[in-house]
Parts: sequence; C-alpha cells; structure tokens
Amino acid sequence: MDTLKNVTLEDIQASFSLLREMKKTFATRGWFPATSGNLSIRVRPGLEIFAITSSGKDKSMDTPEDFLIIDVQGKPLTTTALKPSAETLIHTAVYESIPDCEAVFHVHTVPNNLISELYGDEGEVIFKGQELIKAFDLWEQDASISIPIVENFADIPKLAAEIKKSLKFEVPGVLIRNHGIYVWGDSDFSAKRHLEAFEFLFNYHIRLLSIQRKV
Ligand SMILES: CSC[C@@H](O)[C@@H](O)C(=O)COP(=O)(O)O
Ligand SMILES: [Zn+2]
Repeated sequence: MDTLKNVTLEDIQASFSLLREMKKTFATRGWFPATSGNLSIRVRPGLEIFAITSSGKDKSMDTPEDFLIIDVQGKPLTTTALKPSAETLIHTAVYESIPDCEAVFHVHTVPNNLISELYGDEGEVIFKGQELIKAFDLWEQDASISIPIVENFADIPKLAAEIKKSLKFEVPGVLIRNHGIYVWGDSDFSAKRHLEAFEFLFNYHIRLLSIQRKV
C-alpha cells in the first residue's frame, strides 16, 4: 500500500493548488450549484495517493479546508476532521478501472442532467458529426462517441459498482441520471478538456432540440 511517506509536502501542496485552480474555474462557470460536485487528482504518477475535495463545502468558496489526501480505498491519509467527498468511492472506482487515470472531475449541470434524463432509458447517448469529438482523440471522418448513462442510486457503493461496470475504456466519462457527469483523463488538462467537450455537446444538443421544438 502507498503511504504518505512516498510523497513530499511539495507534492501535496502542488496537488491542492491545482485542484484549487480547477475548482475556481468550474465554479465561475456555475458548475457546482448548491455544494454539488467533487474533484480529485493523483498526487504523484504511479502512486495510489489522491487529493480530493472535502464533502459538503461550497465549491465556489476558497478556504483552507477544501481538500484532503486519501488512499485508493478512500480513507484519509492524514489526521483530519475533514470528510472526503461523499462520492469518493466513485473516484476510486475510476482510478482502479482506468490505469493511466490522473484526474477525476464531477459536476452537476442542467444540460448534463437533461441529456441523462432524455436518453436514460437507452443507457447511452451517442454524438456524431461534431468537430469537438476530436477532443476525445477521435479523428475519423464519421467518428461517434457513446456515453454510458447509469441510474442514480442513493447507495454510493452500489452507484460506484454500477459506474465501474458501465464505463468504457475508450470513453472518458459516465453520466448519472438526473445527477451529473464523472469525467477523467491522463492529466488534469485532459480531464478538463473532456469535461468541456462533453458539456459543449450536451448544450448544443439540448439547444438544437429546442430550436427544432423536439423538447
Ligand atoms: C447537494 S450536493 C449533491 C451531493 O449529494 C453530491 O452529489 C455531490 O456532488 C457533492 O457531494 P460532496 O460530498 O460535497 O462531494
Ligand atoms: Zn454529485
């Protein structure tokens, strides 16, 4: 098991400041309504030590209590009164399933909730014919991407197991019905790129449907 001895204080501070910047950027976009959302990153490549947002905080505020360090079981690795995100097991499920995963981001937005509800019965939503699909490293002319949608179980271990079962190696995201999206990447940069691309596709699709008066 990886312990805190494997990382330096600088590693931890760097991961906290990276999460702080990301949190600020997403909060400015209104992606953390009502304390929702959570973010994590691997503190050092190859180690199962992660920085994650603490539970129940207003993610648009910047405080000294916003982040803590956990292991791959989701247990805090420091003595702290802070609680890791209530959805920590989803983060650890993704890190366990995707070997090169370095960052996992979760946001609740109206477009991602609408898409998850519109296509929830199908268990997936497929996008094609959009330039932004290239953000997922899909470069072919008729590339398409299918994003899995899972039901929103209140029981987090069950939800995490469901996500683990549904996630696809080549698609860096899963929608949870009427809840939000989890995305990841092999760096914080690519996880952010994936999240922005997903949200663009969702926004576009909802707006197109409403212009066409289909919703
Ligand atoms: C009203 S906040 C929604 C939460 O239940 C949850 O879905 C969420 O995203 C934030 O939980 P958190 O424990 O703060 O990480
Ligand atoms: Zn959530």
